[in-house]
Amino acid sequence: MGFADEQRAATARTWDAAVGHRFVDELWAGRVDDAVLARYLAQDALFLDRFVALLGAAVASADRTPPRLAIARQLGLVAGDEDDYFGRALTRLGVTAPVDPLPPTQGFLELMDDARRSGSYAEVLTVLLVAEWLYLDWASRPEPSPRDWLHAEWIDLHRGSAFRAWVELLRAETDRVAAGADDATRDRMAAMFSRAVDLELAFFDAAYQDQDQDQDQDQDQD
Ligand SMILES: Cc1ncc(CO)c(N)n1
Repeated sequence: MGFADEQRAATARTWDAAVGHRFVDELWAGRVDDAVLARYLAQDALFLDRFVALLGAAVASADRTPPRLAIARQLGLVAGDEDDYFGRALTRLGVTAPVDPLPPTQGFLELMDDARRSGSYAEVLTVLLVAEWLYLDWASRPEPSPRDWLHAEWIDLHRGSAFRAWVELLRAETDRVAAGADDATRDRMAAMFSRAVDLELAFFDAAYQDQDQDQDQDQDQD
């Protein structure tokens, strides 16, 4: 078993909870509440900005030309097609102003900053791998697509043969780099992997935590 599969197995409980999350069920069924999707996508827009920076760090730190070019091509898709989806989705959902990061988003921004600033291809790859592989996993259900483009396109951005090949490249690169790394680097990679999986689950949970509710209740008591 390679490093990636080992880490995936070690985090299976949390990984599977994220992949089987209520948000994913509702998205596939086309029944996710607009307020939930708006909260999720507004947070993910913050995630996306730092994710593009992290992809840039991977382009810069890759030790071989073929993966550097593959990562650069994917960076173009995220900054292109995916950003286009965000523009249309947030407009339709009425999210006009940027939001403050909720705790799981803040955690992700810090994790991505840590990986990027380390300048270590091994650490950068590990965070990219979890983000993309876990999304491929939930987006590859053998179910009919939801009818609304708002739901269907968010699934389609994370499945299909090209996206699968991209995740395969990240996995092969992570395994290759881990195999050649010293113990301390491998330990840091393992810690980042599990931190990222925890954050993915918390990120879905946060979409259901209505931030205004506590405030409303306080006001009701006045
Ligand atoms: C939180 C989160 N994780 C992963 C992805 C896909 O890389 C995403 N768009 N958002």
